[in-house]
Amino acid sequence: MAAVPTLARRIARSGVRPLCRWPLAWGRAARQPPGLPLAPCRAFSNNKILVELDESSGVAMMKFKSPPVNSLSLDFLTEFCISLEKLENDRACRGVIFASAVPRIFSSGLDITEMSGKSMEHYAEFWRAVQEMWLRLYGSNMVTIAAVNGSSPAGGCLVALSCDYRIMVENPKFSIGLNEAQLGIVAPFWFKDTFVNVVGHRIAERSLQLGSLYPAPEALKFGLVDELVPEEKLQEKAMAVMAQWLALPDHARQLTKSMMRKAVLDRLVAHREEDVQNFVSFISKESIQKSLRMYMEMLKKKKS
Ligand SMILES: CC/C=C\C/C=C\CCCC/C=C/C(=O)SCCNC(=O)CCNC(=O)[C@H](O)C(C)(C)COP(=O)(O)OP(=O)(O)OC[C@H]1O[C@@H](n2cnc3c(N)ncnc32)[C@H](O)[C@@H]1OP(=O)(O)O
Repeated sequence: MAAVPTLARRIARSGVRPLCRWPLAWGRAARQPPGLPLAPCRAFSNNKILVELDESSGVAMMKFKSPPVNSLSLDFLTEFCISLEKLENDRACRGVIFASAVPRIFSSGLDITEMSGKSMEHYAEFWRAVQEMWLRLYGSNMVTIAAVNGSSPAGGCLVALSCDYRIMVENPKFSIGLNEAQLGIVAPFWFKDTFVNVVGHRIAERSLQLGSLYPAPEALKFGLVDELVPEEKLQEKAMAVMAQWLALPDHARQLTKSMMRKAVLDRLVAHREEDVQNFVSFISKESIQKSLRMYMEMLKKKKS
């Protein structure tokens, strides 16, 4: 199988549409003192992601808007990488807050339909996109905060784990965790490494083997999320935490972050193609395909 970096081509082909210069997402207008002109703000969107950068604070809001469940499809991952790269290269941006525009769901994780009934070439392209998303997010120089306003299983949890800080809505109906084992699949070593770096080895080992999903209050108890807030306070809290992190000099914070994460990032970079081949051979096994089909059927049945 050829090791073609097709995500790079997809990124080049894909357009990022500029929005208006004075967007209203996240209630900027409401925060602005009356009589003053709005602080400079830039926004852009694509089909699945909305971004608003407030130039005065250096903080961007990235909202996932891929209903019904913000699953991480190939298109979503491509658009995510494009948006993150734009912000990373923008000197006006120092921090990003990630949240969902879909009620009750932060992200349902990797799109299972991308891993089921497709060709080996497709699995390889999809997995490179998943790797790319994680390398960019975990390795970001910006301060990254996950404002987890809904359930966040598996790949959705990975997105949150890859950020510098996690704030979750206190609703016990919202759950988070790496539940891959419940689907009959296995979280790869770099999901595991990211998880271990947040919660420690013992909790990660038990949670991964059991494929545990934790209601928000449980997740707080062992540090899977850093704090809980009522839904209406989430934005305010995320902004306050961001301000705290941005009060430090960028170079000191960035070098420290890189020191803490480098070994884990380097491990995937060094074994990237091998990891793609492992994924493709694992996911294309008939027994694994059968597990995924059964899981999708179970999701559908749960509705009826
Ligand atoms: C040796 C190892 C080597 C290499 C590695 C090998 C393997 C690789 C491992 C890959 C790692 C995988 C990571 C993942 O992220 S897998 C995805 C895990 N996700 C889940 O388990 C979540 C499943 N979804 C849910 O639990 C619920 O949908 C959710 C999110 C709680 C929302 O519930 P609700 O609001 O009731 O909505 P519905 O369940 O009715 O869902 C609506 C609609 O969306 C479809 N859907 C849900 N989740 C996904 C998904 N992840 N991918 C694709 N589609 C999804 C669902 O089926 C419904 O569809 P419908 O057509 O019926 O409307």
